[in-house]
Amino acid sequence: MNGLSIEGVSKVFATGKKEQFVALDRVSLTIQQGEFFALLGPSGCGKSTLLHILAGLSEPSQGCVLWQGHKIQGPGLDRGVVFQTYSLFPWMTAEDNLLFALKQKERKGARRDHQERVRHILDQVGLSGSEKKYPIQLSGGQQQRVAIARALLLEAPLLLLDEPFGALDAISRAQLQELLLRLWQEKKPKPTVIMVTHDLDEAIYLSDRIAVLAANPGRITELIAIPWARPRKRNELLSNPELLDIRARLLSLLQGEDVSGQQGRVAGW
Ligand SMILES: Nc1ncnc2c1ncn2[C@@H]1O[C@H](COP(=O)(O)OP(=O)(O)OP(=O)(O)O)[C@@H](O)[C@H]1O
Repeated sequence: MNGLSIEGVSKVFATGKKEQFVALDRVSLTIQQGEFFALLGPSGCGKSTLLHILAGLSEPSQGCVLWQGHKIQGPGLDRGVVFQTYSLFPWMTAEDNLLFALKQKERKGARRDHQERVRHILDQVGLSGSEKKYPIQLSGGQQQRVAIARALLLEAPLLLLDEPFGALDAISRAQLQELLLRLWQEKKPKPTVIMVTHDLDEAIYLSDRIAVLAANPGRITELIAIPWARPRKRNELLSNPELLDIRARLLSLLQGEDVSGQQGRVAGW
């Protein structure tokens, strides 16, 4: 099968000598190649745990994940990741972090245009002029941009994004959403994107489908398709009655759980 198949994945953490915590409980999901998919849910419902499993950084306690028909058994360059911790090498400048990633990916037949590509993507994420800065000299939002630039630069067929725009102000957030959408749409074949977000409107604007998760134990409670054709227009969507229905539905699913930061939130537009 093309795409991603999550088959009965559970994740149990030992929390004491005898206690265990079920972070994910038999999650099953199929995501098509080229789909833009969002994971939405209250804090602690297992979104990051699931993403770490998809990245191959953590193993399921039960079940398995297939990507393009093969079981995920560890990290791989076919998956681009942006996690909440930006995971940049602190001893390398922004530019060198990206050059290093490119060299890892294109070890054979090293290409001379690496520097040009790195400068171009840094410019696209708004970091032109900061190429020579080390992570410690960059703000959280700027480090996040470097991590996003790295994931986009590697052009992986599967992008795993854990709140990739979380540390950004509203304007930068909208700009980077557009950049991500443009690169996703332009690429043939389109990469599969799985994005964790707390922002309802971001999920609706960007995604083909949204999975809503609940906590204790972490599980999928609903899958919602976003039926609008692309390219989408933010302003039209905001006033679209169908969107408001979907938004209300998402909100009601999230209510009753910890929905801190959700209600009335329109960030990301
Ligand atoms: N290594 C671990 N040991 C024990 N419990 C863990 C571990 N990692 C995560 N958990 C627990 O698993 C649950 C899910 O965590 P996870 O980080 O996946 O949630 P999340 O949905 O991504 O939350 P947030 O939106 O706040 O980032 C939480 O209750 C967390 O405390």
